[in-house]
Amino acid sequence: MDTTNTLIALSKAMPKTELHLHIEGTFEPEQMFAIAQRNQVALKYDSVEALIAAYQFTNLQDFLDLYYQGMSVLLHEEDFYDLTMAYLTKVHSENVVHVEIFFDPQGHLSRDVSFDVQIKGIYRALQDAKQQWGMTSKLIMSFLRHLSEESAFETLALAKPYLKWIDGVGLDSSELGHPPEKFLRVFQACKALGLKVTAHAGEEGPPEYVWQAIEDIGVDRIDHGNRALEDNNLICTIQQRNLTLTVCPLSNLKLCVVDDMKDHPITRMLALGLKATVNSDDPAYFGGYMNDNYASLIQHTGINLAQLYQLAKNGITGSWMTRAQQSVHLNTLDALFKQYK
Ligand SMILES: Nc1ncnc2[nH]cnc12
Ligand SMILES: [Zn+2]
Repeated sequence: MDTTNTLIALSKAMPKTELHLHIEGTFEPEQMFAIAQRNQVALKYDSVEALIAAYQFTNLQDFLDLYYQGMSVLLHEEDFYDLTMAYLTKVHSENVVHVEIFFDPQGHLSRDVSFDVQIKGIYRALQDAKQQWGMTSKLIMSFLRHLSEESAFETLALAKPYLKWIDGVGLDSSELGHPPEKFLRVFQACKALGLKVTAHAGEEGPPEYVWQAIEDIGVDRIDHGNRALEDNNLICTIQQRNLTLTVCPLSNLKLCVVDDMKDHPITRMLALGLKATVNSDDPAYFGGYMNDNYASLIQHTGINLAQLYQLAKNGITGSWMTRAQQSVHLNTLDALFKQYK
């Protein structure tokens, strides 16, 4: 086997975590049509093929427009369960051992789908995955940044009865024009409740937004962070605080954040000692789950064995698992890589 194939085989076999995943972005067209039919909801496209043909994005907003349309067929607890279970089943088959999942409550509340319906379906699937496969998880409630801070506060109020099921909060949707500082007070309130905090920053937005996420919001990690590389002081700050970056290679390619996978900045992030991880973001829309993201990096950026190990290790240590849980997976990872040294 040549090196590329060996590394791809290893990336498939190694225990992986997924730290940046929008559950609504795992909605495969076939399942979307099936649930649409079950719920008697009309979709804008008349076939799976026509829908897939529309997955041509030039930027984040192009994608978000389709993403919100797609999720509009989710109405009942069973729909959220089925969506989540399909994703967990898929990544379990890829040796993903731990997931930290975003959901976008406001994307459903706007259609009168209650917070209870959403979270009960998602949480039950997470529990079933734990019971069936020992897969562990964290649930992250994400605020839509194109909406107001007041709307985020209303969402937080709805989440209060379920705080024992929610591990952290995030910030997603249209980045440009919606800086993290817009949500300063709501994130403070979330922290006071003991929630972890993360935010999408530097996907399309400037380094200034990453600064705000770190300095003003005090995030525990950064989702994407690509554009942080434009600012040397910011790079130093991320290094010094050992902040994890949840990088999403295929997403970056599909949304034109990078022009070519061979130029993906993840190798530079690693060279700078930044704690980069590999994640799939919205795999049903971007052409691949965890293994595809690793395979694409291996094929196009030429990452080597040591870099592959570092990425997998970062995924474990950058997660919100306990140290004890992390060390179980680190031991498995080490044992696997030892065979290749
Ligand atoms: N990549 C992404 N960036 C911002 N918001 C999102 N919501 C779902 N995927 C997203
Ligand atoms: Zn994302």
